[in-house]
Amino acid sequence: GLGLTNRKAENFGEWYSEVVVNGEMIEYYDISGCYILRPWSMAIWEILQAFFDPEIKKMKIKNCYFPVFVSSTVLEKEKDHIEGFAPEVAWVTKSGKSDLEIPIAIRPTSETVMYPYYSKWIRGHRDLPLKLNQWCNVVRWEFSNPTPFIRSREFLWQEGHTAFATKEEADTEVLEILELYRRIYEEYLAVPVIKGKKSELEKFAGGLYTTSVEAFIPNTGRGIQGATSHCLGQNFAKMFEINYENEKGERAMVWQNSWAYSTRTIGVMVMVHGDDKGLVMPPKVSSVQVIVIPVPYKDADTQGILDACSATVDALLEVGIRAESDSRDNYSPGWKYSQWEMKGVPLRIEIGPKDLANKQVRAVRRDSGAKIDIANADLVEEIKKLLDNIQQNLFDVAKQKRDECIQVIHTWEEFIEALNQKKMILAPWCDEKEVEEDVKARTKGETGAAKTLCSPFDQPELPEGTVCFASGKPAKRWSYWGRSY
Ligand SMILES: O=C1CCCN[C@@H]1CCCn1cnc2cc(F)c(F)cc2c1=O
Ligand SMILES: [Mg+2]
Repeated sequence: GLGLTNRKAENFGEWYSEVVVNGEMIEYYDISGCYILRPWSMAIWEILQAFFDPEIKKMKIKNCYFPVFVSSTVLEKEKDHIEGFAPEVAWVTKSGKSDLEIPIAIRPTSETVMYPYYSKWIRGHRDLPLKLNQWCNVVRWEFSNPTPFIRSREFLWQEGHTAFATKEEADTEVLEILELYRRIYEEYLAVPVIKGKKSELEKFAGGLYTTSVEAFIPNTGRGIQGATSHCLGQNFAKMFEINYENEKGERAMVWQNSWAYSTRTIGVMVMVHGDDKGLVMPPKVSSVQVIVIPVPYKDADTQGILDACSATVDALLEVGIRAESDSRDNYSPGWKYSQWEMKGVPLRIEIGPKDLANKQVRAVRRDSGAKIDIANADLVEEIKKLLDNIQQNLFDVAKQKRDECIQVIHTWEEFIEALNQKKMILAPWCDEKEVEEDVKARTKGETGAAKTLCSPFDQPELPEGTVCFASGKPAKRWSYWGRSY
């Protein structure tokens, strides 16, 4: 029968796997760590892309497409760049029965694919800024527990790769892109995130600095990196000789950024909003926003009810609301209610004989379960308001829950206590790499070590004399800490 066998609060991992499958987002695949994205989740990816792509086009960023294959000579051009990542690289070693001369890697990210051509294309200052993006898949043969959307061996993302004449231009773009990522989470997925800077230990080692939007999953007490925007400095320009003749005729290296969000966004949304009846879809990203269900009663005017359903759908489609009717005659209304609740459709409209007679419909909210009778004359306006209200309510509830998980601490004892209470910890920190390494070592356990999530741009007051919770040295900044995905 329908319904979940796992409860979100009891066994989160199993609940999550069940919800993404029963909600028809994911089908498990016969290769571990790989998943089928079914239309219900692919539609979310397309809606996010339909927001993000025009926004980067406004920033004069152009889409392109580079090959998925990277020769080993190119990939391993810079030992230190990928040494830590080598185990994750997937290789093509044969074609048919014969071995390939040179093994070919499948891109885990595209710096080494793209930058030799940046070096070729960027000659003079008029070639700058060069701003490209690609929508593609990447492969990383991860070994830690694979999780649909959150950690898979292949995923979809966009990767932006830009090159500028000055650091100022690069710094500005890093934050413009980060704001788009915040909007993806907060305005579309209704998930609150924190903007901040990654620590030296957690940043992209090949870059100069990393910024990110950090989400938090209250049920597991784990932070999760939502998206990332790096300033690469001139590190890759040096590695790949991406330089140009500047306006003074001197040889100068470019300043670069790279930034990405991926299908991980969908998993975060499911984890934050889902409940024990299944998915809960924010209206803005739901491919069906309103499902209209006929509730025939014995010999009552069934055709009249079906006509009212299609009229209701048409009126909503007319104003751009994504509505469908479920007039299948082989399922009961009750069965349909639970199916569409499992898929998380934000609003259900029921039309029975009484509704028909009263020229009204009954709307039921997925987020609160509230039932609202709406006169046909007010249908479009009321449904628009309800959808906006559901979108806002999902964000407000998620933000309130996330804020309840935030714990400000000052001492090691308080830190450990908060960690055990699955909190997102805000602590004064000396910002020394060795100290972060020490905290990781001291908190290692079966549920994973604590690490910095980010140092928020929005810094609370740091009174003179405040000391680091872990080292006792003078604190330099506030940082969020926690276990993470
Ligand atoms: O995170 C981004 C934004 C989009 C472009 N790339 C950057 C940095 C990616 C960091 N990274 C992340 N994972 C990797 C996995 C690998 F197998 C590998 F060879 C390299 C990498 C790797 O460089
Ligand atoms: Mg990784």
